Amino acid sequence: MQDNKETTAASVTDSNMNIDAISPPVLTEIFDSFSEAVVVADTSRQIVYVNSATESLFGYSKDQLYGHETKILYADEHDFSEQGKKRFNPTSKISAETYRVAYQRMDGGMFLGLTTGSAMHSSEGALVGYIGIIRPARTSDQSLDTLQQVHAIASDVSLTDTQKIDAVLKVGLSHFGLEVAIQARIKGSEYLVEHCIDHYEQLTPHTTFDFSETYCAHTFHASGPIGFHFAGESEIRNHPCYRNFKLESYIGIPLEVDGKLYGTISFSGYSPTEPFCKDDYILMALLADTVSYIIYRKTVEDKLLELARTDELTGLANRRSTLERLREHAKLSYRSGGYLTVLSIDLDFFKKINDNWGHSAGDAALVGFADIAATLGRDIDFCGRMGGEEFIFVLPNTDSRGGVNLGNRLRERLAAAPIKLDNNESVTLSVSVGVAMLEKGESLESLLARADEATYAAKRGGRDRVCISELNN
Ligand SMILES: Nc1nc2c(ncn2[C@@H]2O[C@H](COP(=O)(O)OP(=O)(O)OP(=O)(O)O)[C@@H](O)[C@H]2O)c(=O)[nH]1
Repeated sequence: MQDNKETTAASVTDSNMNIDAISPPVLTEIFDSFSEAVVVADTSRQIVYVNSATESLFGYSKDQLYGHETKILYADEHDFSEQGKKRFNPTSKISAETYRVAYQRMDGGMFLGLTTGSAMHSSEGALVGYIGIIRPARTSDQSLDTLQQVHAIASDVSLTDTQKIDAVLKVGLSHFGLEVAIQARIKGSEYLVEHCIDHYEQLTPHTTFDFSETYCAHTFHASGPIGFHFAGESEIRNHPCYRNFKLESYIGIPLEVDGKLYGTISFSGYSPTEPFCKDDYILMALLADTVSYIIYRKTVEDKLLELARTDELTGLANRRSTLERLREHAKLSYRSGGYLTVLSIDLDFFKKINDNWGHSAGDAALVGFADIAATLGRDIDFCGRMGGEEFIFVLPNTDSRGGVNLGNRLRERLAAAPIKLDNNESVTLSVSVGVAMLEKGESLESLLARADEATYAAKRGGRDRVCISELNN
């Protein structure tokens, strides 16, 4: 995180500088990375320095401003002369003060600016010039505009959920004129950054923090938005969040998804800002509602997708998803030349279970088989149900010998652990297994057909056994 920057005009006055010492190169070094516009004028109020943020905010280039009176920036000449009487004159005793005034951009557009302005004095106390630090102030019009933007984002069907959340954070960030926006998930003591925008590009999604040391520790259990416009002068100045991150301005709100506390969204900056007002808190509530809804919808979609991929009875991957995953592994294998082995598994005499004890006993046997199969193999291996009492095991980076081993381990486990049926009977399952390893240039259809043929061979050979398929057999 960024070190705290002293942005008050008073700190400039304190540093005993005179107007010669604050030549544009020196000022550029100090102020060019500021996100606020910084304007320095000499004693006759002629501009001698502006930073890059001034160029972006007002639309003028530095050269177009240097040598002009600061009047060029004001929307109303009257304000220019009033400010001259109040603070930008040799007799003014005001050191640094924050006020709102209307400014005008080069293209004629006007905006309300929150300005911290003061006179600058040499170490001998002589007036050497004036400095103004300007950021756009928030207005009701702006809140309305922000709301319209959020609405447009939420209803834009071309955006993914991630793009929508990022866009909402961006809009909020620019509304508050701050530097860091975060949508976080909070689980126990972990604060996980799910989405973020950082003006300084230091923070990235997936970063975690100790929740108790974040600003959101004040927000997560709050009943609504919480704001600190000048943290260093607030009750949180001794909290680890302020010590660790030195963010002066912060506004955050808890996120509830499907009626449960989920995390927070927050906007923060390294400089103090104008006090947050009722409009800001209302806007935060609407931003939170929008983001919560996006997360909720994504969660539901993810669940539906999971359901569409899962076999309802056994909880294993269903046929479609098994084939999809197998196809992915085959692509990797084609590319890397790594092994890929498939086991085609068929339960033996399964019809008898249905015939003897009914369909629900058959179902219980299938579930019992799946529970055993799911515990076999490495993390990367997986078992899917292809239909009925047919399953396949996919073993990436494994040759056919490894496949035979797994098939025999499965047989041993089934033999050693009779499956309890729901009628208090138990049944010992056996399986016929066909093993086939993907050969160079072989299609998936051919691989699966060979595995099936090997299974039939196992059936023909007396069941409860593993047969291996060789391509040229
Ligand atoms: N309970 C239950 N039975 C199923 C399900 N899907 C398929 N079956 C039954 O599984 C049985 C498969 O029978 P067969 O193809 O003759 O195979 P088998 O009895 O295992 O005999 P072999 O494969 O030759 O050892 C049929 O009775 C199907 O109705 C299911 O989801 N639940």
